[in-house]
Amino acid sequence: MIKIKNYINGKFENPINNEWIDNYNPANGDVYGQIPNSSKVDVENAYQSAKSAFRQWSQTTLEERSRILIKISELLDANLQRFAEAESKDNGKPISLAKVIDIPRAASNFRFFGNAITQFASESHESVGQNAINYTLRQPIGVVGCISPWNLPLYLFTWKIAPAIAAGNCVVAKPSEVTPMTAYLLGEICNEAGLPKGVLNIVHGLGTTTGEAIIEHPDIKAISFTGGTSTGAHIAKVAAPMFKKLSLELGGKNPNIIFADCDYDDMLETTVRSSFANQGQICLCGSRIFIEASIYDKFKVDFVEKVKQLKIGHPSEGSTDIGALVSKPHLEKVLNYIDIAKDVGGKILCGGNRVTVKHFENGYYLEPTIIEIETNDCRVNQEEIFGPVVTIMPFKTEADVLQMANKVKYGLSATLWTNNLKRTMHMSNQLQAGIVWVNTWMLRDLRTPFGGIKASGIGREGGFEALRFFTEAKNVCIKY
Ligand SMILES: NC(=O)C1=CN([C@@H]2O[C@H](COP(=O)(O)OP(=O)(O)OC[C@H]3O[C@@H](n4cnc5c(N)ncnc54)[C@H](O)[C@@H]3O)[C@@H](O)[C@H]2O)C=CC1
Ligand SMILES: O=C(O)/C=C/C=C(\O)C(=O)O
Repeated sequence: MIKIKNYINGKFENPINNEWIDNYNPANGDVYGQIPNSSKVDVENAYQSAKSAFRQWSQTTLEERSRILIKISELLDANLQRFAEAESKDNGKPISLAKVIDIPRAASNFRFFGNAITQFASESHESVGQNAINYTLRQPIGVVGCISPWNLPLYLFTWKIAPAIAAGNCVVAKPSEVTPMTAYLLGEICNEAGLPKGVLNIVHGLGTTTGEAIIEHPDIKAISFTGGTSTGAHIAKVAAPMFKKLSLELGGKNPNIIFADCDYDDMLETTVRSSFANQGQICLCGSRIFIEASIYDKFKVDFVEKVKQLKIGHPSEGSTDIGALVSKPHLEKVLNYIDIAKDVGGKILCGGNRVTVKHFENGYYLEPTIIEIETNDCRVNQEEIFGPVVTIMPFKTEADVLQMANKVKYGLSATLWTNNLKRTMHMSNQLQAGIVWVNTWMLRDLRTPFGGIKASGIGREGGFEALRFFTEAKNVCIKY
């Protein structure tokens, strides 16, 4: 049984209270390891370690920081197979996905911010007629907290850590207790890459114990969080009286809007992915699909046929398209939404049932599920399900679909399928979302601002936005 340890001051440590949490393998339901349920004392130790490292790290040249970040990315690339296997086992996602998306993207996060920090510049303003010049410093904040979820474990963990340390901060980070393994392995890589001890500290544990100790810590001055909207609201409440900087990347209930004039085959193939990639457990998945009435019947038949071809199986098999959901409670939550859909007259067009995979009968497998539904206002179309479940509905006019797309508390992303330029421009302007994809989905350029509006969060990650978040602007005005 693997016993994961905290990574504090460059060393691997047991939790002071010796409390442990079971770690499950979603593919077979077995407990295969244990992780610390770290207490306030462990978080304090991690904080002290980060604080001690800050003076030197914040003064380390940008070239040196960049060199170390890029070394970490190279080591992740070199350990692709090992990390992909660990991610797949911990999360239930197909190994093929972990190998092509999760681990390469984690490596890219370090490479990207290792390069970006050498290009990050601040502004200067000449106060014409007043004989003064202003320049703006971008100084690291100090010790910052990074808290990440279970759906894209190393991908999202490093999406926060890389810009934080590139900008000269030291970090206390907590991965999800549901998927701690690759964060644990990252500690080894950081040591090997020569990251000075204390710059990154990783504490494991429950949100309500370890996470809470991070957000309540008075000297952890900024929190970057990705996870559920209600957790984000709680973090905002705790952090507000301490005036912490906050970046909250929360849930979504994203519309996928399909017009008859789209490139149909491309749309169909991408819609299968935007619905069910990672078992639908990506905050960007298009879970509400609106189809122009004239192609609705054709789409319905073609979409169901394609989705029925997806292979549900053990995550370690190369041919698996749909692996296991991340945990038993999550599987139960998603199944409950399928029942809620049936109760309001939703018609299950395919899927809807738990699947038994031979030899792995206790794994958390669920069929990809398409539900035809008549109203946008029901719970299944308003609440984040975060699993392999999508709804489909026809629409008649641009105005109708815009109204339905926006009538939801979330505002993370939207996907639009059309070849009409005017419509593209108009709808992109009107859609209430932080990210709009047109004729594509999840095409990521790490320089772009990433995040949502409304209940999908505050702040933006990515590119210089992330470096701005992890620094304080200080204006210096000199009169000459
Ligand atoms: N935005 C997104 O992409 C994500 C959305 N979700 C949504 O949230 C729902 C619940 O999933 P959970 O795993 O329970 O998400 P969560 O929001 O509870 O967990 C995310 C992270 O926050 C930590 N956390 C939880 N409570 C905390 C607290 N009081 N203080 C500090 N940190 C805390 C967790 O330990 C984990 O590391 C999902 O069903 C899904 O709908 C979940 C994961 C990612
Ligand atoms: O940065 C990305 O490419 C994707 C981010 C996805 C999430 O934040 C999520 O699914 O929670």
